[in-house]
Amino acid sequence: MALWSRAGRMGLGLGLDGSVARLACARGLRCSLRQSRESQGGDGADRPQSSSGTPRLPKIYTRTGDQGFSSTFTGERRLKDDQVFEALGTTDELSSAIGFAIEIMMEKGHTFVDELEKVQCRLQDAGSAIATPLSSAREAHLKRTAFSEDAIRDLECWIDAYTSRLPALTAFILPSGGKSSAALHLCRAVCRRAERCVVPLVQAGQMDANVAKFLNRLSDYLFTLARYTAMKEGKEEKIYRRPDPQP
Ligand SMILES: Nc1ncnc2c1ncn2[C@@H]1O[C@H](COP(=O)(O)OP(=O)(O)OP(=O)(O)O)[C@@H](O)[C@H]1O
Repeated sequence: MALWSRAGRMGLGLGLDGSVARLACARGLRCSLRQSRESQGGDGADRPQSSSGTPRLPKIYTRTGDQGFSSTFTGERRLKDDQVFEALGTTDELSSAIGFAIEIMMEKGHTFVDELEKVQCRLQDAGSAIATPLSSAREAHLKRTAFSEDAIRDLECWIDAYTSRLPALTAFILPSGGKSSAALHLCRAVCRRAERCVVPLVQAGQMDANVAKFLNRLSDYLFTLARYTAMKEGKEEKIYRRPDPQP
């Protein structure tokens, strides 16, 4: 049960009531998630308590990860360089990059940041699935961390809508097109790395293939949105040019 709380502290989408917690949640929220879980009678192995029995203010750290091991949602202790944590960390990085892009885009008043916030929530769900290796998952774990195909369908719908408003692509474009667009290209590149981390887990039968499909579609969405954002802002997208032939 400690694992579940630990996944919560990491900000995975494993809220006590199954609700989504923010991936890049504030430390305070991480604490409150933990406090809330503890108050519901979870494993108290890492629960701080004073000698008088009065609960102390919860802390973000337990020091249990200091030896380089951490926990999956299913209760396994694994080295932190395990593929599961690599994938988990990369989806976290992706959500953080998207959060940064959102902040830049909000300065420009873009309305489609709502979609990006939904994507961040789905990445939280992806993190929950990643933290739940199928080999050690019980039915209850699977029920809680199933990754919905709806998230993939949403992305496809958004991609099609933006594509229909964009001029056809006739050349390779470089990550460019203003700050918002460039930030989205950076997110796209992180997304592709997250996909590379997740694919081996899917191939090994350790996780739901929908997460890999979601990341694959998400990089297309981020690419399309980057182009659309550049167009909306009237910023030029730089195109790839071959080097001039040597004389
Ligand atoms: N370096 C990491 N990269 C990606 N995921 C991690 C990493 N370390 C831990 N996790 C995941 O995030 C969850 C919460 O992280 P947390 O930092 O609390 O773990 P810890 O390092 O094991 O513990 P502590 O920080 O209390 O010593 C863990 O249960 C694990 O699933």
